[in-house]
Amino acid sequence: MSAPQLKELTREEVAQHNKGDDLWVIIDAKVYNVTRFKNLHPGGVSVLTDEEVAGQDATEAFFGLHRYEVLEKPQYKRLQVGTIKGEQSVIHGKIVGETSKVPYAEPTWLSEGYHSPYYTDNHREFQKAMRVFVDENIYEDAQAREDDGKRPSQEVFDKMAAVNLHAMRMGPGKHLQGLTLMNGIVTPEQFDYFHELIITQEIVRCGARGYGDGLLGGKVIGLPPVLNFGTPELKAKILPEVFSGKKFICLAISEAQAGSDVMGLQTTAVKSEDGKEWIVNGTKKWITNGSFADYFTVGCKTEDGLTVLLIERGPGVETRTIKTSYSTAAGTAYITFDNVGVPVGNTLGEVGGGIFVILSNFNHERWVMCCSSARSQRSVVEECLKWATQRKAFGRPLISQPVIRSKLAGMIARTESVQAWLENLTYQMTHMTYKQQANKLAGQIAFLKSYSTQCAQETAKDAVQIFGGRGITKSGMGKFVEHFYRTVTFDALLGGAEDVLSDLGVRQALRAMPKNARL
Ligand code: HEM
Repeated sequence: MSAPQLKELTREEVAQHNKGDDLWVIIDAKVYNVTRFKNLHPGGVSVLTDEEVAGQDATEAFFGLHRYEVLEKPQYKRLQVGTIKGEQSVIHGKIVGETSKVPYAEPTWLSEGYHSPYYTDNHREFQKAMRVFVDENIYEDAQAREDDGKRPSQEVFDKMAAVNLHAMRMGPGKHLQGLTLMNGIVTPEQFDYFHELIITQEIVRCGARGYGDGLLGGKVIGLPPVLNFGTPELKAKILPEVFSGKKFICLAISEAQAGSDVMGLQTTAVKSEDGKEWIVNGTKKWITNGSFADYFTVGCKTEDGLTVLLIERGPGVETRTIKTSYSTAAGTAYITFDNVGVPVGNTLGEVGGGIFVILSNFNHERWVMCCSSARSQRSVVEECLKWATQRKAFGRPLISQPVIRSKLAGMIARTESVQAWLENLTYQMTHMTYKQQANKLAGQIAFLKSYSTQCAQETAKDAVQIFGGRGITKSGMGKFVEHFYRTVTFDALLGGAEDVLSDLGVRQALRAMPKNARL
C-alpha cells in the first residue's frame, strides 16, 4: 500500500479538528490524526483531548514525555496526515553517521573547533566509517537483542567479518597481516591502539551493555592467549574460524569457588596414560559468551601449578545461561567439564605457567573497558543535557535549577578527565612493546579502570536523580539512563574490582620508588 499523500495545512485548519471524534495535533510542524489512536494511546485519552493539545501545537508537551523514536515507529508514523504550510520540521532522530552537536556528547577530537595531538587524518576517516558501520549494521540489532536476550545476529557477525572487525578488535599486531581492514581505509601497518579505541567507543554508543559483551567480548579476552601462546598449528586452525565470525571463543577462568583468586581454581587437568591428552574436570561461572562459544580458553589446576588449555565444545562440555542484571544477549554461562579429553597440543604457554598467560591478558582487557566506560559516560551526559533542557518542572526547564547544573558539571568533568587520561595512556601504548606496557602501564591502566568505573557509578546515580522516575523505567524517556544505572556495575567488577586495582597501581608505583628518595 502506498503512503497516504500528506496535505499542506494551516494552523487554523488543524484547530478545527479538536474534538474526540475528530482529533488532530501538531508536533514539530507535522500534523497527526489521533482520532482512532487516542483509545490506544499508552498515555491515555484525556491528555490528547485536553484543550491545549487538541487541534493545537503539542510539540513541547510531546517532547517532554516521549523520545523522538516514538514518531519513527511505523504504527505511529502513519498517523501523520499533513505538514504545516510554510514551516519546516527542525527536530530529527538518529541520522546515520552523524556526530552530535550537543556539547560534550562527542570527545574533544570529534567536536567542531577543537584539536587533538593524538588522532591523524587516518583515524578521523576510520572513525567516520566506523560510525556509519555501527549505525547501519549494529544499532538496531543491539536494541532488539538487548530486549529479547538472544545472542547478536549471525548477520551482524558476518558483516563485521567482511571488514575484518573481529581481527581488528584484537588490537594491532601480526594477526592483521594480509587482511583488508575496513575496506582498505587503514593498512595493517597503520592500525594502532587509537583505531582500536575508536572501534570500542563507536560500538558502545549503541547503549546496550549486555549486547556489547555478546558482540564477542569473550573473544577479546579469550583469543589473546591463543594468539600469544598457541602453537602455529593451533593458530592456523582457530584464527580464520574466529576472524570470519563463524566460530566463537571465550575466556573461562572464574569459578563459583574462585573469582579474582585465580590460584584457588579447582578445575583439574590430568594427563591421560598415553600422554596425548589432558582430561579436564570442573566448572566455570560467569563466562561471557560461554552459552554459544565453540572454544573455551580455560584455566586449570595441573600437577605443576596453573595451566591454560584451549578446549573445544564437544562430549563432556555443557553450558547453561546465567541470568544477570544485563541482557542474556551476552551469553553469560555456567560451564561444566566432565572428563573432557583435550589434545596436549592445545596447551597455551608453559605447563604450570598459566598465571603468566592469564596476567598477560589483563592490561589490554582493562584498557578496553576504560574505552568503553569513558564512552558510555559521555552518552549519559548527552541524555541528561537533552532531558534537562527539554523537560519543564515548576514552569521552567530543569536546567534552570542550580542543583541540576551542578550534577551536570560533575558528570562532564568526570567524563572529560577519563577520556583525557585514556588518550594519554593509549598514546603510551602506541609507543611501547607489549612487555614494556606490562612493566610501565599495568599500574596506570589499573588506576584508570578503577577511576573510570567510580566516575561512571557517580554519574549513573546523578543521572537517575535528573531523570527522576523515568531513570528507573525500562522504556520511554529514561531508558538509556535506567540501562546505564542497572549495568554500570559490570564495568566496576569485570577485569578486577576497584579496590584491588587501585592497590595494584600503588604497589606498582612502589616498585619504581628510587632507593635514595628521601624528604
Ligand atoms: C502522534 C502522537 C503521539 C503518539 C504516537 C504517542 C505515543 C505514546 C507512546 C508510545 C507512549 C508510551 C511511552 C513511550 O514509549 O514513550 C506514550 C505515553 C504518553 N503520552 Fe503520548 N503519544 C502522542 C502524543 C501525545 C501528546 C500530544 C501528549 C500530550 C501531553 C501525550 C502524552 C503522553 C503521556 C502523558 C504519556 C505517559 C508518559 C509516561 O509514562 O511517562 N502523548 N505516548
